[in-house]
Amino acid sequence: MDRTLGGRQPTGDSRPADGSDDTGLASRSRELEDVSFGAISEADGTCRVQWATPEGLEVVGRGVAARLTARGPERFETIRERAASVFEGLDHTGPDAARPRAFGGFSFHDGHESVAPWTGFEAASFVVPEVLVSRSDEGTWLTAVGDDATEATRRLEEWHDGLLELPAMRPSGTGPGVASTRRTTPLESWREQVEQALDRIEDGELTKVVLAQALSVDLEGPIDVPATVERLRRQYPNCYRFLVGNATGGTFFGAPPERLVSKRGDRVETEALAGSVPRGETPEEDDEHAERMLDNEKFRREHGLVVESIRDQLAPLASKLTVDDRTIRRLATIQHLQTPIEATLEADQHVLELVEALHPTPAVGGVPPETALETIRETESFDRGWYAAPIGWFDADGDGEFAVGLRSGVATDETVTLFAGNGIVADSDPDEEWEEVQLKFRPILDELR
Ligand SMILES: C=C(O[C@@H]1C=C(C(=O)O)C=C[C@H]1O)C(=O)O
Repeated sequence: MDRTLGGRQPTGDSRPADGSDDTGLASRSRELEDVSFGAISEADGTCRVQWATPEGLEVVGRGVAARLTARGPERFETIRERAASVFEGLDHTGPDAARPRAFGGFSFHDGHESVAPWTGFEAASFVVPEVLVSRSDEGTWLTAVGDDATEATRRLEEWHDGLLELPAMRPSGTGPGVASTRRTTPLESWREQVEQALDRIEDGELTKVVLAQALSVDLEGPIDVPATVERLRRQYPNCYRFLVGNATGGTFFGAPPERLVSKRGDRVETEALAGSVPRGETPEEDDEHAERMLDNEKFRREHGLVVESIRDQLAPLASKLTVDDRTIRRLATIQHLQTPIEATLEADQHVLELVEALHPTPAVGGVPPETALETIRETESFDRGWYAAPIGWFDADGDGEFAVGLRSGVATDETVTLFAGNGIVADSDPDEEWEEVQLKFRPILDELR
């Protein structure tokens, strides 16, 4: 099933501003016996990315064959234009599953600055790794990317030999231990923030806003992020898992339950995920919590706003749009309301155009969007960075998949900063919202202990 990926034609002059010529990548693939993704991610070398979906695709990437960065509100479009030039004329020999992809993400806000803990994270940054290992129902494949076929082939053989040296299994170990934690938003401040948001809601300026908190965790030892991500897989098998390392040693990672969008050809899948209650101690208690959410007017409204907004964004682009029934999404530590949404695109679109149209959904921003974003910027005393923003990949054809960067943290050696938030609507109770936010710290926090 060999195929050659044809790159899209760039729209206008899309050469990188630095004048470099990134065109003409070549990639070569070969099938592998199973390997340890953790060991590849751990192995010495530059820049690593890891991506796994609930459906079973897992990819780990090392090195940089091409890097794309951008800033500001135009960052989605800029990345798309630069990608067109990077992927133009791509010569790929290998199965579809092993094709080169660009991995990375965007900042939540347009005006992102790369300051601590987000040092090294640009407002938009993607890499096409030099080496990719992908595991899917098409098998496990090694792909090497280079400036031409000779380089790709040489790199493929080098890495193939190198992989044989790595351990086939790597223990995922235990957490590094938590020495201390610091909150950006103690309970008293949180109550004030939520009350202020409720005032705006009562004034009619705002219908919903998602407010978040950060929790900075000092560890007892250095964190092994690939091992942490591996442990997250066991607790949250039906979530995404990602890890994006930057050049200065920082790593953003997490296990988000929420798909922002996936696009293959003209098929688009997304979802509304909003509304949170705890898991119960018994199956009965679990159901009671879930039913409270299904029956409650506040939860219905809060969730409905997300469905409506996604529908409004996609409808003009779609020849068909299906909003499925609302269901309960049960995770190890929390339950959510979920509505799957599918669309068939009317015309060809790049997945980044869909990302731009959808981000931020009111599951992480609010309604109306501009007032909600302004409220978030004015209220939150920390930098969202890449938290709650699109994280994922796209390929030469403009297909790809993005999760919402939730249940996540940014790690630098012995500190991890975690982020979690919750939707505030009329009738929200600050103390209940506080409890729900604490549940959302748990996926990562539990793995650090
Ligand atoms: C904001 C977060 O989660 C989002 C907000 C939710 C809510 O308000 O109930 C539920 C799921 C996510 O869409 C987070 O995990 O930090």
